[in-house]
Amino acid sequence: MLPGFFPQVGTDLTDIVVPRKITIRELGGCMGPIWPSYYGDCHCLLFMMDAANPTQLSASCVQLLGLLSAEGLAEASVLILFNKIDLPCYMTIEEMKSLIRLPDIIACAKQNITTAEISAHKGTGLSEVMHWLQDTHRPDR
Ligand SMILES: Nc1nc2c(ncn2[C@@H]2O[C@H](COP(=O)(O)OP(=O)(O)OP(=O)(O)O)[C@@H](O)[C@H]2O)c(=O)[nH]1
Repeated sequence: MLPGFFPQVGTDLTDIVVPRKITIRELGGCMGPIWPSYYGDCHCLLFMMDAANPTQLSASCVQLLGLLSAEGLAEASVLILFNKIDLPCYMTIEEMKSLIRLPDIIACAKQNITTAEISAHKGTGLSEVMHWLQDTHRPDR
């Protein structure tokens, strides 16, 4: 969703106005070990999964379960984004959701979890994400 399409190796901060100002911090998957340092400031969590690469599914699922069970994120609202839907894939998103038992994960999680299918490349689903942020982001809770 951020400008430029390079692998994420650092952390980027981006402000958006929807209409309230929201600061989005992007953390790459390889930075998993230091994600907990940022839980304190996190009101909403957007978790990006690669819908074009099912070989990453199990690793992403383990990371997602770690986030959902973290004490510091118990109050966060969560949006799981299946990204790269513009690319062909040998599995459907429904199959991927079923493979990681996403309905059970959502049912058991403390957090309120929503899912969306997007393409950061084409902008598909962007308005849905913006609406979710606008409706969900409550910095004053
Ligand atoms: N076709 C397509 N390519 C995308 C899309 N989003 C990202 N990419 C491309 O995927 C490549 C790697 O991006 P990501 O998969 O986000 O990789 P990354 O940022 O290293 O992943 P993390 O570090 O885990 O966040 C880049 O070349 C992007 O251009 C998309 O929606 N569609």
